[in-house]
Amino acid sequence: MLDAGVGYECAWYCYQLLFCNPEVNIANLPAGVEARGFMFGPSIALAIGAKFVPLRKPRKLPGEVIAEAYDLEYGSDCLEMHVGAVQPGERVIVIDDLVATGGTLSAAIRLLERVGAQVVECACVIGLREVKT
Ligand SMILES: O=P(O)(O)OC[C@H]1O[C@H](OP(=O)(O)OP(=O)(O)O)[C@H](O)[C@@H]1O
Ligand SMILES: Nc1ncnc2[nH]cnc12
Repeated sequence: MLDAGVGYECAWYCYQLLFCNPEVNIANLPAGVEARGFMFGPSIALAIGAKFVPLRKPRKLPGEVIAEAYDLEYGSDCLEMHVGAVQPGERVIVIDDLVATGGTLSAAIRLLERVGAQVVECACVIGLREVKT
């Protein structure tokens, strides 16, 4: 998705789609999945006056991290989050561009719940119904 670039109208549509999700209103912390979750998450953070938590691919974050491995359609990967990025009880919305098997989102949820966060919603622009899980 978005590999060929994205126009203003498309970007605005995606933002509305994510931001008009009523669950955004009960979340106080957006967490975005690298890489394309970073295109949407920071806008939502700005809009609700929150910090943005990046969930990154391995060996990208400079500080101490916790990690969760997961399987995809075409291999396996791992997400990392800085220790202390999220406090217990914070209400998190996880943001990514696309859900296929759901492996990435599941790993993101596990990571956040390990530090006591409450994941209240996941928001993605595209769901691939044809992908077998
Ligand atoms: O539902 P799933 O089967 O887990 O797949 C969805 C994930 O796959 C894509 O990222 P990808 O892992 O290809 O990494 P990229 O950000 O480097 O493109 C996409 O941006 C999601 O994060
Ligand atoms: N089937 C798929 N098509 C495009 N992007 C993807 N990311 C993960 N699975 C994908």
